[in-house]
Amino acid sequence: MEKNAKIYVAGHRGMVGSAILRKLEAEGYTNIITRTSSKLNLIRQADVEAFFQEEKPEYVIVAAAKVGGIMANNTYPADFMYDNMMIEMNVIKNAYENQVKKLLLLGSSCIYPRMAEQPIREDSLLTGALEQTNEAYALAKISGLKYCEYLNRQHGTGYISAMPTNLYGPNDNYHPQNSHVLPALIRRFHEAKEQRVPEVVVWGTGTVLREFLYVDDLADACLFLMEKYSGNETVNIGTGKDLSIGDLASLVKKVVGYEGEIVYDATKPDGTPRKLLDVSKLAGLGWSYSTELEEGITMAYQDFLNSEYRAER
Ligand SMILES: NC(=O)C1=CN([C@@H]2O[C@H](COP(=O)(O)OP(=O)(O)OC[C@H]3O[C@@H](n4cnc5c(N)ncnc54)[C@H](OP(=O)(O)O)[C@@H]3O)[C@@H](O)[C@H]2O)C=CC1
Ligand SMILES: C[C@H]1O[C@H](OP(=O)(O)OP(=O)(O)OC[C@H]2O[C@@H](n3cnc4c(=O)[nH]c(N)nc43)[C@H](O)[C@@H]2O)[C@@H](O)[C@@H](O)C1=O
Repeated sequence: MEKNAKIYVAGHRGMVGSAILRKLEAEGYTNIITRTSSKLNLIRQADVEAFFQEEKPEYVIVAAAKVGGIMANNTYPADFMYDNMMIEMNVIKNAYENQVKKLLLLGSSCIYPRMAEQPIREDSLLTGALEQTNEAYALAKISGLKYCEYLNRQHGTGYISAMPTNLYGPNDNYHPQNSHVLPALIRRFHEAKEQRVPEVVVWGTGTVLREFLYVDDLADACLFLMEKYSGNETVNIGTGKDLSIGDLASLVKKVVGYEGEIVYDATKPDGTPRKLLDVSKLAGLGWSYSTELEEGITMAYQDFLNSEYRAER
């Protein structure tokens, strides 16, 4: 991408989109276009058509999506499927119709089968049943990545997709129920410390395993892929390391400086037992992460303290 190329970052106010924007600006890109959802609701087909015809971006990064943690995905599956399917189809279709040179669609590691062999390789896609708590979201994301692949096949476009592991960092969503585990625990441990609460509840059994990537590393990987990758198969983005939710809770407790007890609420869903990405494809292209988990959580906690609660968005 030339430094003055017109780049549309969809979802630029979100955690991922804002990190991509920071990275593009830091790298000297000067012609970035953005729209908030209130200005341009990407679910509305006619509005998306008009936007692309007017702006004619050359490159598109799709970080707009309806996003949430295990509880939000499990509670609002119809919304997760509809919003994400519509956003993806509208943006990708109009990118093609308006000769966008390259597009990157962000998906998620939850697209892979629940019981995929670990670490999860890209070619395990569609080889088994999905995790029930996020099936709707996963089906929408799979449709988006397949649509990119079909456009490439049918029309010779160069549209790619990336599947990040669980992300965290500045500008995260700290909603107590709808967020992901890391921001939820940062907030819960912080509030328990402030209010001198003796126990903090962690959902599920604490035994399931997850992998976490700091969002600025993800943004770096996205730009790397825009420059270096073309191909139909998706690309995993992660660290290649995971830990149990119990160990994660202990780490957040330490960073926040909470001194009480951790208790588990096994009535809450655990979700998939393990979701460790095989990142050898991306490593083979020459990229690896740089932020270790404790360092990343420390920076994320600082962001939380600076921003106070960005509760519901
Ligand atoms: N967070 C995570 O752990 C992970 C995220 N990802 C992927 O990264 C991408 C971004 O996630 P993340 O940044 O965390 O999510 P956020 O919820 O932080 O941001 C999503 C952004 O999407 C925009 N958006 C939502 N609905 C619409 C709409 N109808 N029209 C226009 N814009 C809309 C919002 O814009 P506005 O602010 O203007 O309303 C919002 O800023 C997603 O595709 C997600 O699947 C992948 C793996 C893990
Ligand atoms: C990124 C990814 O995010 C979701 O999948 P998930 O990996 O299950 O993400 P999660 O962060 O919500 O939970 C991880 C684990 O942590 C446990 N857990 C403990 N205590 C809290 C807690 O307080 N909040 C949350 N959310 N989880 C908690 C929780 O029970 C689970 O075992 C998908 O919807 C999926 O669509 C997706 O893409």
